[in-house]
Amino acid sequence: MEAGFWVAVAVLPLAALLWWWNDYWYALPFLLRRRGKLPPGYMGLPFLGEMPAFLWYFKLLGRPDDFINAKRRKYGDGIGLYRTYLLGSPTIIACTPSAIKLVLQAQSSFEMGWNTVELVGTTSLVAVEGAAHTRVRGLVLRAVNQPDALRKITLMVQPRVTAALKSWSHRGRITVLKEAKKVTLASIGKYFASIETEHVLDTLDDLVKGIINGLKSYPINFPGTALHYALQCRRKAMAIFRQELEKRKQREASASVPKNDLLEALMQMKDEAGNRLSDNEVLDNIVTLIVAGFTSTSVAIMWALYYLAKYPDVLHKLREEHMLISKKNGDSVTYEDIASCKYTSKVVEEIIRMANVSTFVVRTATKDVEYKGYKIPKGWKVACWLRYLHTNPEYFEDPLCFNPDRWNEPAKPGSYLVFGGGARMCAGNMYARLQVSVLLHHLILGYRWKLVNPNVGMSYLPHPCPADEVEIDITQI
Ligand code: HEM
Repeated sequence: MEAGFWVAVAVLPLAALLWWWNDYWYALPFLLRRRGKLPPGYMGLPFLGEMPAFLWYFKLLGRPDDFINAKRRKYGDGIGLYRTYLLGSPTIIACTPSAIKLVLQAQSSFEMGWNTVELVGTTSLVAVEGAAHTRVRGLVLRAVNQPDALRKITLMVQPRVTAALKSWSHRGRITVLKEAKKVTLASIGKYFASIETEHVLDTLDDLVKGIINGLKSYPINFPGTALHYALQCRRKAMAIFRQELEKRKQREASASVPKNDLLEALMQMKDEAGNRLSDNEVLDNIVTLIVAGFTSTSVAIMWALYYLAKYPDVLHKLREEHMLISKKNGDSVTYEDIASCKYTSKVVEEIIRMANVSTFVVRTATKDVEYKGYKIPKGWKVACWLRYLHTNPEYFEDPLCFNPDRWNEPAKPGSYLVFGGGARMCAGNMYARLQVSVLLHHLILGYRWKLVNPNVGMSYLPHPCPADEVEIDITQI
């Protein structure tokens, strides 16, 4: 008994020290130096911070929204900021439209602050800041996200989409996420660099997976870590596109016909001062666009098949709309056809809202920032919790219900940020919407499908996904 007492006396303070380690280490010095009041919260264990709680809610319980709801219950709604420690850094979580707006729009106070900038490419648009970002972003948007590019993309992706759908129905039973990744990569490979060879696409698939894992990993770089492997993957992906780029230069020298793809477009484009992108800028941005666009679009396609199988009335209305444009054009659709489908655009928006591909986006504070009496300290990360907006009944009525008609009215200001916001809003948002819509057009007119496991559970990491990755039986109509 006495021994037990003394063990408790020794262990309890140690446990308390560990339990609040990050608060003592990061929050206490901030308060002692009278730099201001920190948002409420708990920063967790040394090194791990609140990662165990995050995994508890996202992975074990399968109730991702309770990660934030638990904070709301404990600390109140307050100003929508909570302090924590995630992914190896002291972090402020921002979860109301006004707090998120502050972070995404005040570029001089918040920057990307990548832990390992080589992994996203030092000259890519996601890595550069200020005027350099505006310049590269302008060129990239022209090349992938504006009507001229979208017209070209619509035509280029269709043969890949129709071939993929045919092969799905030949096999009868498929896993949609796996197949959506293949068709998305085939479309990206073709439009980005005229790559059609299957083994090159398979290699790219593996390399992109490696890079994405590295982006989500702890920032520790030595052999055996995810980050180390990811950096190798990035170098290999760059090498594939460098080879293509060199071929283009030789072709340019021999004045033969240029290819009509993104690589060529980025090589030729000039900024306002008349300057072209350097070779490295072209390559960094191509790889970045693939990493940013590949999984996100594939996941959206997967959810499209899932929700349309679950909501036959929506599918019926969609079919009626697409039969009208199909009668006009036969097999192929144009960008203008797709843009004219008003109901489709609501369905696609609702699919992307429900998909919640990006739980949060991250910035780093470049100075101490005051917000409603609280401080966001310089050097801390800020996680803008986008998912919280899209699953919150305050902003979306019955938020977990799939209801394309909610888009008869626009979303409340600042509450719909699936593509982020401010100067770094997704540079491929129209591309993604288009890719999903084109696939839907050919799918709903030519095929019927049903879910093999309609009541399967959900997993939420690395992104929300039915546990069977949407297994379907599909046949041609
Ligand atoms: C449903 C599909 C997609 C979703 C949900 C999505 C989501 C997002 C979000 C939330 C951001 C903001 C990141 C931040 O603020 O840190 C972003 C940025 C970005 N996205 Fe997407 N994205 C999608 C598809 C695509 C596609 C298809 C491409 C390329 C073809 C793309 C390229 C980019 C790029 C380059 C940025 C960085 C922009 C910048 O820093 O200026 N995305 N995306």
